[in-house]
Amino acid sequence: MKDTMMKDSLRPQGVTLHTTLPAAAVAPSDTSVTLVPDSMEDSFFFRALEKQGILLNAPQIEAVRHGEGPLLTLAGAGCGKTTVLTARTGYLLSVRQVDPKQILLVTFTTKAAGEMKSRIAALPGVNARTAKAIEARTFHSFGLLLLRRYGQLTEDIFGDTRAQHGVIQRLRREINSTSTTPPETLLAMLSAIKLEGKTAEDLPKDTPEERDRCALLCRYEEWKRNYNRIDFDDILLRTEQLLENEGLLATLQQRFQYIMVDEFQDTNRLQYGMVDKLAQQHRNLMVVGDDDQTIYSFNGARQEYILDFPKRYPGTRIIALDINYRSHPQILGLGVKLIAHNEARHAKTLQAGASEGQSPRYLRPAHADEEADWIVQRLRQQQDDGYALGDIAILHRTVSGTRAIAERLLMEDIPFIQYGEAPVFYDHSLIRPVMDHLRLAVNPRRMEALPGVIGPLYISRDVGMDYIMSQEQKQAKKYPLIHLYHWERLQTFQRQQVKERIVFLKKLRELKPLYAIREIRRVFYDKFASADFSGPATRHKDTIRETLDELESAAGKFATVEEMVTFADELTIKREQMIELMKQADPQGIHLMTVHRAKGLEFPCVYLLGASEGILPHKAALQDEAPEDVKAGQGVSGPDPDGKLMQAALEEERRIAYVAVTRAKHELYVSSPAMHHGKTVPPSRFLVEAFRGK
Ligand SMILES: Nc1ncnc2c1ncn2[C@@H]1O[C@H](COP(=O)(O)OP(=O)(O)OP(=O)(O)O)[C@@H](O)[C@H]1O
Repeated sequence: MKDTMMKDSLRPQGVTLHTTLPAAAVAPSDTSVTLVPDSMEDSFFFRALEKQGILLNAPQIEAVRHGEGPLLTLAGAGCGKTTVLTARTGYLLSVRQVDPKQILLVTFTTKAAGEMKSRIAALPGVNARTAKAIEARTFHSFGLLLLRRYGQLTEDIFGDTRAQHGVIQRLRREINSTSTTPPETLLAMLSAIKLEGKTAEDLPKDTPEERDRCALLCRYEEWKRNYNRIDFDDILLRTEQLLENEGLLATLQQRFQYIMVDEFQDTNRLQYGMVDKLAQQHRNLMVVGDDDQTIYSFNGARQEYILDFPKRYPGTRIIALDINYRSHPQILGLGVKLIAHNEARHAKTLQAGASEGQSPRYLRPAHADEEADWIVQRLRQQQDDGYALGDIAILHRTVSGTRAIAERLLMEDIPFIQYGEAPVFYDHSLIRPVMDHLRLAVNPRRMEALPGVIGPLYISRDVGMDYIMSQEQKQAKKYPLIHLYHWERLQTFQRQQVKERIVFLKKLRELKPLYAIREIRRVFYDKFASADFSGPATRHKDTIRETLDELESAAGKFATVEEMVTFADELTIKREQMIELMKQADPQGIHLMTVHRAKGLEFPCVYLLGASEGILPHKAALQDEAPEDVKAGQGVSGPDPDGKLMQAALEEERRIAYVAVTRAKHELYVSSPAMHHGKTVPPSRFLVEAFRGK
């Protein structure tokens, strides 16, 4: 591997050399060891925790000891919210002798709910059976549990976004809808109105376009009913209705005497409503959260719920946790200074529990490929130094941001675990149809690539493939696609398209890959995905465009289409081999994930990729006008009033950056590529601002 000359530095580009490095103050170190003497009745619990290395500080102890009544635990990143929540559960069980069946713990992801359970099981005085008796669930899974146990749930869950979009498009044709609103905007509108407690029929109907949208979404809701499907919003709505049964509600209130909610800053109206109802009588509701970590507002999360909790629950005890035990003062300092630039937040002064450590390092690679080269080189050194790969996370803002790094990791045989999307960029669902065109251009008989070309012809993939394969049995063709031309089921225009497609595939082969991709985008890809599209933006369109732009960036390094296809195929094989190897030998892998997925997690070493303007903050937050689906999700139509949505979008991006840097314990590398999709981009404003102070 070539030795990259790029050097990391102590300040991002644009910050002068004499600027002081951000660093948080180091906290005093009073802990349960001195705060809870042996003479106290509950000291046995704290002694046992201490043996496990959990030395709680004064406000943490206060929260753990909290008995009855509402409690709001507000805390900064890494200040022990989850630790306190699990320790309080342990305290209720072993000191207050509460029946585990009376405890309900709610959080946002299945992973977090599982982790909470295992952390509780490891606490003093808690055995596996007790831990199992506690309900620790996500809101949706708790809703489903209630619906299955006390309601009538016969439907299947319909949660796949692509499938939802497909149904919307089909229904649009079916009812001859003239609405041009993209599916993602329609679904965001539907979700927003349902979260308000209304239905599709309540959507505005003042203009022909609005009436059309309303008709389409009502038809969509009807389709779900007819096909026995419910989506995630429906689960919460149905639970809300179920809880209107006063007898049942009283039973559940009696059953769940202690309710605790983690990541409370991310609750939406229905989720909040669920726990609020259950806690109405006893008011034993403990919520923990950090308003600086609200990064799911597109799902209806509202910071106001955490900010206004004491108004809803008068007499709320408020405990602030302000000592961060996760990160070194230098890493925490960056997070603290960065987030201070947000307006909509509770001001906090976080201190570091850990002593001095290494300052974050900043990189300014020319582009994502150089960024990946540098990181891989550094990873090699870390491996030599005995670093476990499982202790390292590579975080990125968007899914397309992993293309270069995943490629390098695969080429260098460095094991990694990728969360969410297809492991190889070229196999990504949005990219696949383009790659399949290239594959067929190189080898027209690549049968597995044919479906990717059939879909955009408006022919059912499965039926089309069955037809081609049956005809191939009779007579194999150099271009198997040609069979469709002779298929009597197709209309004349479709047959014509088949012919044109074959001519097109032949032409592609002769082009440089970059131009071949541009041609595919120009000619075939949905018009909103092309680079020059200028209609209303939505996040979904942005993602498609961004992903295809990334493919163009990747294509620049290949001389021929064949070379690019061979490389992509090689990566797929390598990834399969790596997954197989990891299954057999169980070697630890680096965690490669979006910042959203890293929420609530921590790693000794974090690499944050793409900390440049347009990536983080994402360019969707830098436009003059908020994307259509974001507006719809916030229940806003027409122009963004006073640019408030854009301001809110930018603050959410800053929170994403804050969540990213505060995942790191000991080492943090922040990289700001200078070029992104052919444009020069400065380092993220969030970094530069952090050095300026506020
Ligand atoms: N009193 C303490 N003494 C030592 N370590 C602690 C203490 N409290 C928490 N920790 C450790 O600090 C780290 C962060 O704690 P935890 O994950 O509970 O924080 P959090 O507030 O939920 O974080 P975030 O919201 O950023 O995900 C963990 O490694 C935890 O074990």
